[in-house]
Amino acid sequence: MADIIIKNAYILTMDPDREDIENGVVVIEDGKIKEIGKSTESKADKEIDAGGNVVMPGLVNTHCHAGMTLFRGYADDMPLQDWLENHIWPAEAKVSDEDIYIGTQLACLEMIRSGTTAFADMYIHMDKVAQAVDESGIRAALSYGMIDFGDKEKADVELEEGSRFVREWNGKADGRITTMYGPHAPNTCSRDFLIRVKEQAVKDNVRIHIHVLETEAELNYMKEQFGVCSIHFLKDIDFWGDDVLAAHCIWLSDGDIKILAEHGVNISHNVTSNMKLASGIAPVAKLLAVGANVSLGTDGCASNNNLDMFEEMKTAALLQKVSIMDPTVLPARQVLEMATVNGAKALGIKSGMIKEEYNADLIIVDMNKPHLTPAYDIASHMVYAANGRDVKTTIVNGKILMENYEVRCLDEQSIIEKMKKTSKDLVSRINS
Ligand SMILES: C[C@H]1O[C@@H](n2cnc3c(O)ncnc32)[C@H](O)[C@@H]1O
Ligand SMILES: [Zn+2]
Repeated sequence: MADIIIKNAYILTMDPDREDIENGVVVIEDGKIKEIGKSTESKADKEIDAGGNVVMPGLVNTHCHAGMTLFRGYADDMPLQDWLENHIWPAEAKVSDEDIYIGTQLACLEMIRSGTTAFADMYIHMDKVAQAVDESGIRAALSYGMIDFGDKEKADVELEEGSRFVREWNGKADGRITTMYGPHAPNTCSRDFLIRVKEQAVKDNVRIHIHVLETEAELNYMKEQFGVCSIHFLKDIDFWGDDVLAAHCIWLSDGDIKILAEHGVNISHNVTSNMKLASGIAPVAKLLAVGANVSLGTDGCASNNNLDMFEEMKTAALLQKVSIMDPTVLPARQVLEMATVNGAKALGIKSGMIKEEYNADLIIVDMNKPHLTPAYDIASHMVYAANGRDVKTTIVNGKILMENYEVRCLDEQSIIEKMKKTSKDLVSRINS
């Protein structure tokens, strides 16, 4: 007996070896996709009639700071350095475990509602992040954000905390939680620290999540300090590999692009955050053209200001087209691949496709909407016309987290009320 059968579905498989299936079925058992096709002999405890709607892999958000829902709209309209150093970091110094817990609960709720089934996170108070992820039912690759600023003692403390978190949480929540090391960036972490992080990550057999070349200021700083840009700097210490997830990657030369592709580095393109902080335009079309694995991420809610991966897909496509004045780059199918297949590859999880033996991480998108009518090309609609509020049902690891717009795993109203109260308390703490 299977657990769930979804019938009457338009299956957007995202599997390069399998075309979309109209009027198809998906059979789910033990957290995995057991069968897909036109029909099935299987029986299940639960049947979902998709009513002709789209069933597709859940979206994978490859760069987030989930707890930063706390700071949604808190410090807008300023450049990265001012934003981080004068607003975000002083505020983060005042947050408690409980603040991060509620912030992450709200992020999980927002992601489940808008069709994200897995995300990569780098933040602080990570035990509370992991607890919220565990309870919500979503999948995540979590890392503690480490910064040493060249201070040897701080480096020891940060690496110890990063390692403790990696060991304690890897594989928890029925395997939904994996862990990574999270050195913040090449201009906030020392050379020696980055070397130690890489060695430890290899030893622990986990991945690394880092910000790279987000600003021109970072590029200039690295050239002044080390005579090379961040990409060459990290190449020289043997940091690069397919175990690395590099966020932003905006200020790249053609040579840098080659290095990232040759080393199989996973890149997270964070288009909305890059636009809002006016950090720059990442050379995504060039990266894809040389075979780099480029995925999509929202970044935190203080620089986006939401976690809607549908918005991220559309914005990524449009910005790239206009920035190089070529409407043929980043066509809809490729953007969908970035948000699903490439994202899953970046996190090292067997998700991102509707395919036998893959994780049952999938969503149903409600097509019975004015802005999705008529529907000539489903992939086009998912990128250019749909938004997160069109997601009707979200399933992760074979468990239904939202059905017919009703979130089951989290108490939505209580989380919203708690965040309203928390944000007021937090502002008075920050100002005191
Ligand atoms: C983990 C730390 O990273 C900080 N952060 C959040 N967004 C960004 C960004 O776009 N660039 C660099 N650092 C960022 C976050 O506030 C944590 O302190
Ligand atoms: Zn970030």
